[in-house]
Amino acid sequence: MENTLPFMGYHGSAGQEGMSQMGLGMAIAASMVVMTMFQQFLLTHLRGYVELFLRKLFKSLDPNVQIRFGDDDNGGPKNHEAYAAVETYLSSKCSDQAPRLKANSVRDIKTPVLCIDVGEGVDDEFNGVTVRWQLGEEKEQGESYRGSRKNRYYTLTFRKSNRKMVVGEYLRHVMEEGKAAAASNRQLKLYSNSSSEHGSNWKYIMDFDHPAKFETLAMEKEKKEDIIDDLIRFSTGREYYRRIGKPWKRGYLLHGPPGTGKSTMIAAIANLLSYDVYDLELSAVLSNATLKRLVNKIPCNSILVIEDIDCSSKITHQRERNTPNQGEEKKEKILETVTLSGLLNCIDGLFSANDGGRLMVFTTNHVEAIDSALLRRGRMDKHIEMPFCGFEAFKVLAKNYLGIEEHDLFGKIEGLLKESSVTPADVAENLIARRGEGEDSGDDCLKKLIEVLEKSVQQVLDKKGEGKREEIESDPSL
Ligand SMILES: Nc1ncnc2c1ncn2[C@@H]1O[C@H](COP(=O)(O)OP(=O)(O)OP(=O)(O)O)[C@@H](O)[C@H]1O
Ligand SMILES: [Mg+2]
Repeated sequence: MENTLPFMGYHGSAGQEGMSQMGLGMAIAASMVVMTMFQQFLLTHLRGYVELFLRKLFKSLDPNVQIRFGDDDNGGPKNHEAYAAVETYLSSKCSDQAPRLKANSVRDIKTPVLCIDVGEGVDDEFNGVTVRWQLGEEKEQGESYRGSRKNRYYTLTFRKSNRKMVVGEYLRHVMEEGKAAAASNRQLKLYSNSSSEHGSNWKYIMDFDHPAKFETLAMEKEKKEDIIDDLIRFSTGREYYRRIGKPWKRGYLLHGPPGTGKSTMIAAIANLLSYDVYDLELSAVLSNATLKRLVNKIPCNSILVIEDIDCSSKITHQRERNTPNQGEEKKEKILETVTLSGLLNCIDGLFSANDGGRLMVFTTNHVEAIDSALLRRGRMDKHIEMPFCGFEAFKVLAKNYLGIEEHDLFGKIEGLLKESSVTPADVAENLIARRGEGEDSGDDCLKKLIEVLEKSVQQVLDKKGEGKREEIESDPSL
């Protein structure tokens, strides 16, 4: 023990010095650790603050504002809608500015959408303000089962001083123009219920590529302009219909003899508004309930067409059903009807949503045979008479078919058209020149037409004469 103590004592004094040195070392080491931690802290936390501060400082000095339009899935379909509208809007701008362009094929769009390449930009001017659009690309965060994906985005850059105008008016203009351009470039489709079982479902029939246009439709100029005006006001009337609290729908009735252009006008309307056509075959529908379901399935921005409404508004279907009766199979006849009231209900309760316009077009050869309940405004808002061919309509056809705007025979034709009852279809048929050997000239076609008109005038006179004779014969006082 004794030995141990001096030994320990000896070692004790030398150990004290060593201990103090050790303490110093430890203190230095600890301070170094603290310093390193502090440095780390500064680097990680403070650097963040410094960076943020600097970014804010630069931002406040930066005279520009940027808005990003991404095509990422996370933003949902609305995000994609805005991105697509921007892309279509820029398609026309970039074709004459960008050195490199990409052509994107988009589903249901007839011609490819041109867009700038990643990293490229395009300038646009609106109300005297210049803005710049740039296309960027970034890797999507995280890996999915499809591997890493790249998301594209457009960045809109503009001066801070123009913020109000750009965020308000300009972006509205971009969205509207982009959507309108996409709509007018859309491949139209024709649907019908006629080929589905019991007419109960809409079926895609074909792409709707009818060439009819209002410019080539034979009709008085003023009347045509009034119809176009009405259609445009309807199709752009979202706010108006919302304001007056009415569903965004409009009914047209086209009436007139066969061959006066009713079906042709429906095609011209579809092309003008870029609406799909839903051709409802009423005679194929077995019940009012089915009719209602069909009508309610029609999407916005489409036309519901019911042709020959006079023939199809009172239809009775008979079908046989097997019903077990005391062990025997007994045939029972069931009468199902699509009634006028069913149709009226459909029209009235129809299209309550305001997400887009729906147009209904009815046609008939016998307007006098249609129930007045169906004719009233609100159901059929605009009645358009498609008459026999007048001189103005003839001039449109002569220009379309023969490329003739003036001719010596026009005067004679004008007089004959006043007295005859020929349809634009009859006139068109006579203006189609025979091709090949012995090809018809414009003169030949007009002469051929004059013969047809003279015959028609004679028929009209004969009919009038017959009428008069019948009148005289049936009048006992004469
Ligand atoms: N107003 C018109 N303008 C231009 N072409 C017309 C006009 N009317 C008729 N036609 C020509 O006549 C053809 C028949 O016309 P359309 O099928 O549109 O007549 P419709 O009134 O629908 O007849 P229906 O009552 O028999 O159904 C068309 O393909 C078109 O070439
Ligand atoms: Mg027709």
